[in-house]
This record gives sequence, structure tokens and C-alpha cells, in this order.
Amino acid sequence: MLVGGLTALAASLLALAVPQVLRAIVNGPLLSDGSRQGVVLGALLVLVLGVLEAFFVWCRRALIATPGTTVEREMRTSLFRHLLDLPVEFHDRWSGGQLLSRAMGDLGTIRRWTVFGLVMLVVSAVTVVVGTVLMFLTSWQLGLVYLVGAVPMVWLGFRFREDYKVVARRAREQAGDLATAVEESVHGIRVLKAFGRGEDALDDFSRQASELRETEVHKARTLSRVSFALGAIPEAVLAVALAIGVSLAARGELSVGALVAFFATAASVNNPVERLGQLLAMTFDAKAATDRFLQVVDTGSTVRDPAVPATLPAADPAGSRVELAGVRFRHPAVVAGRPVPEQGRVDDVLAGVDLTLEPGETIALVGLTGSGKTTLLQLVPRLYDVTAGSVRIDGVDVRDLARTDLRRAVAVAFEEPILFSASVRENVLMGVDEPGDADAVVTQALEVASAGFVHALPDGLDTVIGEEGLSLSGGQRQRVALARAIAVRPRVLLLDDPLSALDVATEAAVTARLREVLTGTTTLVVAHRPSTVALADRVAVLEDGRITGVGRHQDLLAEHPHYRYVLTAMRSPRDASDEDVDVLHGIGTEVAR
Ligand SMILES: Nc1ncnc2c1ncn2[C@@H]1O[C@H](COP(=O)(O)OP(=O)(O)OP(=O)(O)O)[C@@H](O)[C@H]1O
Repeated sequence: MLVGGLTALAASLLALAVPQVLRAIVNGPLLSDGSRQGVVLGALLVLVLGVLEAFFVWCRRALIATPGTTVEREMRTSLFRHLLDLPVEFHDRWSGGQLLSRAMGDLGTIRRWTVFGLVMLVVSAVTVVVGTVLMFLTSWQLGLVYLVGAVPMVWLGFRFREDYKVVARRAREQAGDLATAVEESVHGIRVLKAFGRGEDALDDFSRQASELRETEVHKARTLSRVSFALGAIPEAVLAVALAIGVSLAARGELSVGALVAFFATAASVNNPVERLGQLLAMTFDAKAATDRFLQVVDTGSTVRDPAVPATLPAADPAGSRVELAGVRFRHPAVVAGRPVPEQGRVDDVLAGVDLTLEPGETIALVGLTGSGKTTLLQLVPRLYDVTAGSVRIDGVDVRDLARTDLRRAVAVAFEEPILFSASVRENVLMGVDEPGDADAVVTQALEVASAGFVHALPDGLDTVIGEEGLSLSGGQRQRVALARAIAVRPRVLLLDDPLSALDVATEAAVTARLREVLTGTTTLVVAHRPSTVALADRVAVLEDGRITGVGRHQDLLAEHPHYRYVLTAMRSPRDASDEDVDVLHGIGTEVAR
């Protein structure tokens, strides 16, 4: 980068040397002795300087491309690494489009500035300073005229900075919002089409695109104003200097050669001055882009690894004990996407949860919708950190473990299964560090999850699924995601209603197989229907942010009114299965009794 900058500087200084050769030609061979040889030699020298200048310009381009693109790649990678490290709470409040526009557009702007703007800004500044010194040396009176002309230009530069930096930032934010609009519409294309809201989405998008356009026009107008001034002022100064210079030459106080050299130098200096507006605009754009990049990169992760991580005791074949003690959790208060100090607006989602899962036990977590079941589940692998209290696995606080160790011990299957654009095999093995006989691991996990259908896909386990591949049904996706969690063979398995999209027969098959393989795996499963409860040894009832009952299904049914209420609320008899109806009949009898 430095060598590239030096070659750019050399090219610019060579351009400034040409007027000095002209001065020697005019004052020497042209005006005094009239020697043709002198003029030819001088012309040859100008040619050599020109060729050298072109060579150095080429060097600059060739040398700076590599560091410029390297900077962009490094920044992009570090941004992505940081995004992966940031807690879920960060991603809850940042839109995908804003992050995408930072990773792509903003970093592209920074690269363009690094390879061109930065170098040319330094070179132009040095050229202007050296050129002004040369003009002073040629004629101090004309140099002074030039310096006086620089005063309004510096003032204009400062004003331009104030105006431009605001619109530059606004344009970047609006580009981010626009990217979010595209992302959300593409993601929710089915809903938009099904509700016939395509036109509304288009109207919204057009409005945002127009706002961005207006900001860009504002930017261009601000730039054109300053560019006009930076172009016009030096020309006006040159005109004044010409009048004074000619009269000085006429009085014999300035040689004709010096006059020629002065104007040739001034012409060389005017170029970078005129370019200055453009370069400053690039710089302010890059500044806005850098600020936006740093805004994300400087966001500290609230979920961190401890300085000296603890290790889990060796896995017991009987399973791990999981204890939640006095667990409280509240989401941070957020206004317009920014966390704000709490002003009594946010309640605790969990307000003192005490729950122990014995080794190898399966507990079903039951509660009304919005009671915090998913939230509780996410505290175990530290997708969120508890606000108070602790979560322990085999006696070790999860916050004392390195996150890689923790997430090796704990696997999760979410209700909304996300699959990646990769083969079935890669999706299932995602959480497995050393699969050994990969195919056997995948096949067994898929079998337990009743996901044998994948073998019938066009390329079997190699079929690419996910966004860029074959689309699977909701139930099929859930089963592949469940297989992914099972393949890890975790100590602790967290299932967030993982079978909700399955028909009751398939769910029963999966449940039966899960019960077989879950021996030695401590499991917490969020249940939204009675048949999922059948998977569990015990049931825990989440009510008002606390566990208000833990016990066997039958016992709770008899003793816990809220459990009965939740079970009744889970499904209306009209769409329940026979099995569910049986359960509900049982509840009805209990309630009647
Ligand atoms: N990212 C978030 N930011 C703020 N509040 C949230 C966030 N996620 C969930 N909540 C709130 O926390 C509460 C508990 O949500 P959670 O998803 O844990 O409930 P749930 O019991 O799993 O619900 P369901 O049975 O409908 O899946 C809800 O009131 C919800 O609005």
C-alpha cells in the first residue's frame, strides 16, 4: 500500500517537473540562443517524464489492488465472525438488511476509498503543497495570489464536510432499510401472495427507493456545488495571476520562462484541487460506511466465554443432571431497535424458575402460549443468559463453560426448523464434530426421527435441501432438524415442540423411537399437545414465570388445576386425535369431579 502510494506520489511530482523543463526550454534555447538541438533535447526530456509518469500510475493501480481487496476481505470476515459471536439478543433487534448492507455495500465503499480515494487524497494534498511552493519559488507575488484564493476553498471544504456527512450517513441507512424490505418480502413471499399484498409491498418499496433516491440527489447536489466552486475559484485566481504576471513580465520583473512555468504548474495544481470535492465526498462516504461497520463490530458480546473455562465432568452413561435454580430472565427494553434503560416497561418472562432434571430423565414443559417455555429452553445452551439465578449441568454453571464445550453437550431442535442450503447428510451432521462412520450416524438419526423419506429423494442423502435446494414440507423439515439434534448424541437434548407439524401416527412412531434412544440423554421437551406429553417421564408446569408443579402426568392431572386448564387449552376436541380425545376425556372427567 505504502509503495503504491509512493509511486502515485512520484507520478504526480513528475507531472510537476514538466513545467520546470518548459521554463528551461523557454528561457534557454527558445528565447536566448535559439538552438534547435536544445529544444529537441528538452522535448525528449518531457517525453521521458510523461512515460515515467504513466508507468508510475500503472504501478499504483497494480500495487494497491491487492492490499485494498485484502482489507475488504479481512473486514468482511471479521464482521461475519463477530455476527456469529454476537448473542441472539443482538440479532433480535437488528434487521438482516442492515447487516447485509454493511457486509456488502459499506465494505465495497471502504475498499474503493482505500484503493483510490485515500491514495489520491494524500497524493493530491502533497501535489498541491509542492506545487504551491514551486509557484512561490517561481514568483512570490503570483504565489501569494494563489494562496489568497485558497482561503475560500478551505472554508468551502469545511462547510461541505458538515453538509455531506449527514446525507452520506442517511443514504447508507436508507440503503440498509431497502435491503431489509427486499429480504423480508422475499422471505415472506408466500404470505404476500396469499393475502394479495404484493402491490402494498411494492408501494412500500417504491416509497423507500424514492427516499433513497432523494438523498442521493441531495448528495450529488451538495457535491456539485462544492465541485463547481473548487473548479471555478482556481480558474478565477489563474486569471488574476495572469493579469499580474503579464504586467510583471512586461516590467521585466519576471522572465517569460518563469511566467510559462508558473502557469504550467498552476494547471498541474488545479487538477488535484478540482478533484478534491470528489475525493472528499468519497472520504465522507467511507467514513459513514466505517462508522456503520464499527457500530456492529464494537458491539460487545454479552454472552462470553469465561477467562478460564471449567470443564464438564466425564459423561455418565446414566445421563447428566440439569438444574435451574432461581432462574429469572427478562428481555432488554428496546425502542426503535436500540436497547434503552428500563423504565418499568419490561416484565420478567421468567421470575424464579426452580427445576431439576435427573440424569437420563425426560421432562415435558407445559404452559400457556407466551408463558416463556421457549425462553427457558434457550437459557440452557446460553442463547440468552439468565438475568439472575443459574443453570447447571452436572453441577457446573453453564456460564463457566466454553461455549463450544457447552454446545457440544447440549443439542436443540426448534419448532421452526431451519435447514441450510446443503445436502441432507451435511445438515444432519452439522453439530457432530467427529462423525466416525458418518453414513451410519446419519442413517440412525434419520431412522429415529422417522425421516426415512430422505432416501427416496433424487440424490438420497446427497440431495441439496434448504433455501437453494429441494423444498421439504414442514413436517419433513422438522424431522430432519430432529435427526440433526439426535445425531449429536448430546448429554442434554432440548426439544421445542419438535413434532408439531407431524400427523399423530408419525408423531407416535417418532415418540416411541425417541423413548428408546433417549436413555442416558436428559431431555427437556416443550409440549403443545397431549401426545407430546406422552414422551415424558414427568411434566413441569410453567405458570406466571415459575414452575408451579412437577410430577407425573396422572398426578398433575388430579392435583394441578392450571395443568388441567393448559391441557384443555392445547387442543379443541374437534381436531384432536383419538389419543388426544382420550386424554381430554380424562381431563373432562377430572374437571367434572
Ligand atoms: N426477542 C424477544 N424480545 C422481547 N420479548 C420477547 C422476545 N422473545 C419472546 N419474547 C416475549 O417473551 C414471552 C415468552 O415468549 P416464549 O416464546 O418463550 O413463549 P412460549 O411459552 O414458548 O410461547 P409459545 O407456546 O407460543 O411458543 C412472550 O411474552 C414474548 O412476547
